[in-house]
Order: sequence, then structure tokens, then C-alpha cells
Amino acid sequence: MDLRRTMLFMPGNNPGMLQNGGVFGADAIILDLEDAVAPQEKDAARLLVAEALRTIDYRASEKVVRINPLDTFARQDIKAIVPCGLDAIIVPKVESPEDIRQAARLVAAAETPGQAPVKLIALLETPCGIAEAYPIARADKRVAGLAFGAEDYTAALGAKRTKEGTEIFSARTIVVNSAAAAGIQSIDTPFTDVNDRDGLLADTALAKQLGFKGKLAINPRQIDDIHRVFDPTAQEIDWARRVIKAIRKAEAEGAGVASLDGKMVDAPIVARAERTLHLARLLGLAEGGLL
Ligand SMILES: CC(C)(COP(=O)(O)OP(=O)(O)OC[C@H]1O[C@@H](n2cnc3c(N)ncnc32)[C@H](O)[C@@H]1OP(=O)(O)O)[C@@H](O)C(=O)NCCC(=O)NCCSC(=O)C[C@@](O)(CC(=O)O)C(=O)O
Ligand SMILES: [Mg+2]
Repeated sequence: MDLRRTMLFMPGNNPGMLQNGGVFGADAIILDLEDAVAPQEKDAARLLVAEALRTIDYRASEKVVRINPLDTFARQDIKAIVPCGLDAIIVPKVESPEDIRQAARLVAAAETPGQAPVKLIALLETPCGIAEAYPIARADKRVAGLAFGAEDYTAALGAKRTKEGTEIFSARTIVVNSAAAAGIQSIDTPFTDVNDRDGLLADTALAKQLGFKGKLAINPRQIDDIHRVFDPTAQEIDWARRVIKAIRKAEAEGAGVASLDGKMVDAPIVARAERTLHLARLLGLAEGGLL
């Protein structure tokens, strides 16, 4: 499983930000060719991003590029960036499975022999994209995740965007459920007020509660706070270990259900505990084995 707790956007026409992208500890960095780049800057940004992919060490961060929509400059973007080496492409404003299949064909044609397959993340940010979320998630084996973009989505709905997010609740749950049904990751919309730390923490906690596996970020100051929310706490790891211990003891005694602190422990509880321990091990938080 790839960790995508944070995916940090950097405008593809900003050499200073592109240069420093690897130092912030984001799980992924997104070199953006789409909405952070003005139309007259698109060609220059494409060249700059291609050069950055070839020359800058982004350390442990996954290298991701957000291309332009398929009906604009996607073809030129894919042709220029794929041979430079990257892990994944975010396809914005995806509205149908055919959009993904088209992107996959373009990527396959641009890959060089021996290159690891470039993954796709579908950014759902229109009413049609949300309505088609599950078929989009299943459209091609390259699709590794569904991301949600609330600004474009609420603009298209004509809804008022609020920090509480009642207007995006349904769309968020559709994205999470569709990704889970397809066995891929779901990544939540960015929190756009970079000075509102409490707001970011609350919004990220809600995203985690709903089942998202990570969150888009727009500023390096957001990285640690988002990680803190998505990382399992010491109490959660301890609980997960005790769950595994309890169920193993019950199974040894011939039972399929155990009791822990007065609460029932059965298969879904065990699955949740195993997910917590798996994430903790990936993050180096669970030294000392399962029990
Ligand atoms: C938000 C703000 C202007 C705040 O500026 P501020 O100046 O207040 O930032 P400060 O914190 O003061 O910066 C301190 C130091 O960090 C450096 N630094 C800042 N940000 C950095 C960064 N991202 N990467 C590396 N470095 C960074 C900076 O250069 C400075 O370096 P230095 O001068 O050396 O000290 C700035 O962060 C920024 O531009 N973010 C990227 C915005 C962007 O990419 N948007 C498009 C993608 S979202 C999108 O499209 C979503 C969606 O698709 C979804 C939907 O639909 O909902 C849509 O449609 O909306
Ligand atoms: Mg957008």
C-alpha cells in the first residue's frame, strides 16, 4: 500500500517551490500544470515540470503531476512528462470511465521501455464525476485512487462553500465508498485557509472519520497537522494489539468472538485492528511485533 496521507500541490510555474518540494516530508508532491498555472504560462510550466522531474531529488515523496483536463492540454502534458519519470498522474475533472481509459492510452503510448507503469488518480470535482465515481474507479488497472475537489464541485453545484462542509458531505461519502468498493485509496479535498490550523485539524479529522486515507494539501505548514490526524495514536495501536491478543485467545479456546473491555470483538473489529497495525508498521510506529 502506498502512503498518501498528504499530497502537496506546488504550482508548476514556480521554480522556487518546485526546488524545495522534497524537504517538507509530504507523502506525495504534486507538480501542478492545471489550475495553479495561468493559461499563458502553460507551455513554460510544462517545460519546467519536465526539467524538475528529471533533475530534482524529491527524496521519499511520491512524484505526481496534475495534468490539464483531457479536452485541453492533457495530450501535450502526458507526452512531455511521462518519459521524465514520475509515479502518478492526477487527471482533473474526470467525468466518465472513458476519460480514464483515454488518459491510460495516452500514458501507455508515452511510457518508455522498462519504465514502471505510471499510476492514475482521478480527481472528481464535478457533479458528473461524483455521479460516475465507482465506474471511474474501476475503469483501468492504473487507477490507484480517487481524489475529491470541493471548490470546483461546489462552484458547479452553485452551493455555498463552508468550513463545516455540510454541502459536500454526500459527495465525500460517495468518493470514499466508490474507492473502497474498487479497492483503491480516497484522498480528500484541500483545506484552503492555510492560516486556520484548528479548521484544518477539524476538517482532516472529519475526513479520516468518513474513511478517507489522505488529504490534498496546498501549503507545507499543513503537512504535519494532517499526518498527526491520519497517524494511529499510541492508544489506537495499543487497542489494536489487545484486540489481536483477545481474538487469538478466543480462537484457541474454540470461539470466534472475544470480549475486550466489555465490548464484543469479532471479524470486522479484528479487520480494523489489523489495518491500524499495518499503518503503524508502515510508519515505523509498531516496533516490537504484533503483541
Ligand atoms: C496558498 C498559498 C498561496 C499561501 O501562500 P503564503 O505566501 O501565505 O504561504 P507561506 O506559508 O507564507 O509560505 C512560506 C514559504 O513556503 C513556500 N510555500 C508555500 N506554499 C508552498 C507549496 N505549496 N509548495 C512549496 N512551497 C510552498 C513559500 O514559497 C514560502 O517560501 P519562502 O519564501 O522560501 O519562505 C501558497 O501556499 C500556494 O501557492 N500554494 C499552492 C497553491 C496551489 O497549488 N493551488 C492549486 C492546487 S489546489 C486545487 O486546485 C484544488 C482543486 O482542484 C480542488 C477543488 O476543486 O477543490 C481546485 O480546483 O481548487
Ligand atoms: Mg479543481
